[in-house]
Parts: sequence; C-alpha cells; structure tokens
Amino acid sequence: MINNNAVNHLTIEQGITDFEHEHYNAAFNTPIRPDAFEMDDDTKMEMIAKHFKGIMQVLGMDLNDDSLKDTPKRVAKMYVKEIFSGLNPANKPEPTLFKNPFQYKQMLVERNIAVFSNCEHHFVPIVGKAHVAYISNGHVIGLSKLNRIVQYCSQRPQVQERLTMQIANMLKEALGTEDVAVIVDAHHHCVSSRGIRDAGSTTLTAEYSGQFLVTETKNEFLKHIAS
Ligand SMILES: Nc1nc2c(ncn2[C@@H]2O[C@H](COP(=O)(O)OP(=O)(O)OP(=O)(O)O)[C@@H](O)[C@H]2O)c(=O)[nH]1
Ligand SMILES: [Zn+2]
Repeated sequence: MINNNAVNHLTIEQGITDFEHEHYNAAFNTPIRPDAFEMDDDTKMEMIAKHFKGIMQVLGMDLNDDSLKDTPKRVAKMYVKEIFSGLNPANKPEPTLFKNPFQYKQMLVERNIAVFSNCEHHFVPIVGKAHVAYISNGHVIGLSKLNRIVQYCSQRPQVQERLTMQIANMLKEALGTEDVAVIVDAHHHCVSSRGIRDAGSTTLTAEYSGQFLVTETKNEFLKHIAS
C-alpha cells in the first residue's frame, strides 16, 4: 500500500539508500517519493480517473455527455500507461548490445529522434528532437534502443535540462562509456500556447562527456547534425 505520509522528495543528491540500483539510475534526479512504485497501475489509474473527474466537475463540464463521460478514464490510462510510463523503472528499455567485430571506432550519430515529453510545471507538451552520439568502446548498441532511451526518459514530467542529462546518463550506463553527446531541441507548449504565447522559440540543451569534451570531436558531432 502507498504510504501517504511519505511526501519527502528524493533526489540523487539526497541519496536513495533503500532504492535498488536499477531504480536509482532509471529515475535519475526525477523528484519521486520512496513509495512511488508500491501502488499497482490499475489502482493508480482508478485514483487518477477519480481526481480528474473532480477537476472536470469543478470546471463545470457535464460528465453525462457521451463524449466526456469516459475522459477521466482515458486521461488516467494515458498518464500511467503512456505519457508518464517512463517514471516506472519496470518500463526501462533493455539495451541490446553487440560486439564490435568490424572495429568501428568513429562516432555513431543518431539524428532527429522524436521527443514527446511534458513540462512538469504546467503538464503540457514539450515536442522536439534529440540528436545523440557515442564512440564505441568495444560494443555497439541496437539503433532503435537509442530512440527507446530517448522515449523512456521523455515519458515523465520533465524539464528539458534534466531530460538531456537523463538521456546522457542512460546512454553511458547502457554503453559502458563516457563518450556520449546529447542535444535536445524542443518546443515548449507552456511557452507557446499560454503565458508568454511565443510560438516561434525553441529551447536547445546539450550534454557532452568523455571525448566529446574535446573541441574537435564536439565540432564533428555538431557538423554531422547540421548537415
Ligand atoms: N529551465 C526550464 N524552465 C522551464 C522548462 N519548462 C518550462 N519552464 C519554465 O518554468 C517557469 C515556471 O515559472 P512560474 O513563474 O512559476 O510559472 P508561470 O507563472 O506559469 O510562468 P509563465 O510561463 O511565465 O507564465 C516558466 O518560466 C517556464 O517557461 C524547462 O524545461 N526548463
Ligand atoms: Zn511549462
């Protein structure tokens, strides 16, 4: 059962002593409670549907309307099983690694990976692209796993800076190398559809480590994604 009194946020800086290593890495720095995964998905969906129904009722919507009556359930399913499914380490993708028999030692760049995330401040979409790269230290990763890592980290309430770091950290963990680079270029609906209402701007974040800290290597990566 969920411990409703456990409201303290845990972050990596504070230490997660009773979390398994896997949980710790998967939810790197996402503020989650220690009991976050104790409740099963069905119970979560039931509770979210109830709360969302309350929001709709407060807004004055008629929940007897044929089009609206199932919306609370739809939203609950979407939150738990889809757009926030990356909160749960049970949904972490398994990276398939291959030996590197061809001795490919240059960087591998995967460009234009779709990013669909949600802003944790307003719960509206962040939509954009990620470009990732790594230099093999003896293994190569199945290409689709790069997209899956981006997708998994995106399926959480996010800020773009943390999303970028989480993608980089998962790549390092999966590939066993520090030689990774990540760029995220995204459009925040909280900036375009409300508030300042600037539909033209995008936000660019980057994380470089290992060999990508060397200017020449970084520039090669930037040249590849610009071409
Ligand atoms: N650094 C960062 N800020 C973000 C991100 N997503 C949204 N924000 C910002 O978070 C801030 C929240 O600011 P608040 O002043 O508390 O919220 P608000 O009153 O809704 O702010 P406005 O959007 O300016 O109307 C806003 O400036 C958002 O643009 C992100 O990924 N990274
Ligand atoms: Zn926002």
